[in-house]
Amino acid sequence: MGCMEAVLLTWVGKRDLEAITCTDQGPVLSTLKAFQFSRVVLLSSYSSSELRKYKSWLVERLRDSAPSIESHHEPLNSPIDFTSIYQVADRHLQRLHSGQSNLSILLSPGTPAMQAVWILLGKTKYPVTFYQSSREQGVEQVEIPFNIAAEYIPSAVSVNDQHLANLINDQALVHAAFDDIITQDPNMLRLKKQAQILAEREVPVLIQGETGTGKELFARAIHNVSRRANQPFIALNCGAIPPELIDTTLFGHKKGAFTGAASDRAGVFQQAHGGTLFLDEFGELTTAAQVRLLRAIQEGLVTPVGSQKEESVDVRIITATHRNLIEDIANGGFREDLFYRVAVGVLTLPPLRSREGDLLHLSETLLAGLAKQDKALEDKKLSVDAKNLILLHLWPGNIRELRSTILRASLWSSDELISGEEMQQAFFHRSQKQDGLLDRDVSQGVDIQDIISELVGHYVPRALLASQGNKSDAAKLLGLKNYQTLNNWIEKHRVKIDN
Ligand SMILES: Nc1ncnc2c1ncn2[C@@H]1O[C@H](COP(=O)(O)OP(=O)(O)OP(=O)(O)O)[C@@H](O)[C@H]1O
Repeated sequence: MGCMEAVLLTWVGKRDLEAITCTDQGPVLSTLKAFQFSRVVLLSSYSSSELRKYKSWLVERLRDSAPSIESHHEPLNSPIDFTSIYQVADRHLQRLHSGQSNLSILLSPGTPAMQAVWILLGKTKYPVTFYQSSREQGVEQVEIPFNIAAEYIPSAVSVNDQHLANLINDQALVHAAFDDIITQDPNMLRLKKQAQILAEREVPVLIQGETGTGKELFARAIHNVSRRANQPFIALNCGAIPPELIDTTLFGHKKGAFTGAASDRAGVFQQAHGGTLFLDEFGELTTAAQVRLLRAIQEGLVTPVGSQKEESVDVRIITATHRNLIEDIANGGFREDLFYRVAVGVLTLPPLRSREGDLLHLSETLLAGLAKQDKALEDKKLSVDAKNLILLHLWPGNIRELRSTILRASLWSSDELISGEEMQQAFFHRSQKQDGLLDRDVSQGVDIQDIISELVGHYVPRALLASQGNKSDAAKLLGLKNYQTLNNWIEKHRVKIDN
């Protein structure tokens, strides 16, 4: 049986070299202590002698458990030059990538440009496992909630992009356009960086996430960082257009094209010309609209209703959806070709309830923001009880719901400190019936008997339908002893049966 070789590939960073003379052991040594690899490949743009010194220090530190270590001095035009980093990284990955090895990359050492290139290559041409190491979190394997289609690699690492290289350096990690997106969650921080990389690359971006998770906020920030920042940003909610108005909304119309068309009107494609078109609730488009949209995106040509002439448009498309489009594709509700056209860069925004540390941080920032707008709210603070309630709530409406709840609570609170009771009153009390049986918010109180009755009311009529009304057969289908047991259930849970 062939044994897979575990290979770790990494740049050597400043913190690694400094580890020789200080107590912090640096990302490379920490990773080699935490995980077992049989072979380690070190890349470095520092001088050969520094690299040699580092390698012997590493071997000495690891002693008997040292894997085989090879090091390569790779001079770069600059540590933030995308093209030369890409070439070096690609060459090594190609060489090391084989059926015989399990390839891993340590992301932490090196510049953000180096990390970006690892992600581009490791998510496309060469499937690898990513690791990262930080003083706070230690060493861990990372899942990157981000995908980029391989066909975009050449343009994504195109030469001469000095602007991007300047932007992505240690000082200006994330552009100020992303400052409005308040977060401390490591996943979200990573998404902000990735969004910035995508922004610069001009690739189409699909943003997925529940309602109120900040999809539009991301779309605007991406536009504001892009080369199109001074051109229009046009947002369209695809779910809100009546089907008969799709064409004129997207592509415009000519005067007299139909009753009521009193003058020429530009569609969103023409309005966004030179800039960005943000298509929100993208998954709601009808199949017919999807076909026309695909053509416009593919060819950059649109024909206004009532016109014979095609017009050429230059727009960058950013789409957003709360749906799982891959599932929609599987059941025929969404066109696969259109999906792959727009889902080049994919950002999946996590719901608020799974963002680490964000609930209280955001609550306080939002409260401070309200105070700035309204003097009456100036010194409001959250009591411990109010904070605990915030932490318990599931926030199905995410940041939008949090913001309005905080606003209501602060308006209602009689003194500086917002009490638990005032917080409780500010929550939306939604009918929980719409939520899935397993998704209800226990902190709002649930009736477990009702839930059981709902379940029984769901399956019993179906079983009767399947058994053509024969109660003994239906009981069998439901795993019940006999028709009497079934009758008892029907009575107890007041199951409605159509006769
Ligand atoms: N991380 C954040 N920091 C501060 N404000 C945020 C953040 N995320 C979202 N918001 C605010 O929450 C509200 C909802 O955000 P946004 O409209 O971007 O969400 P969305 O995902 O596009 O929602 P929908 O799917 O319902 O259209 C906005 O007022 C936005 O400014």
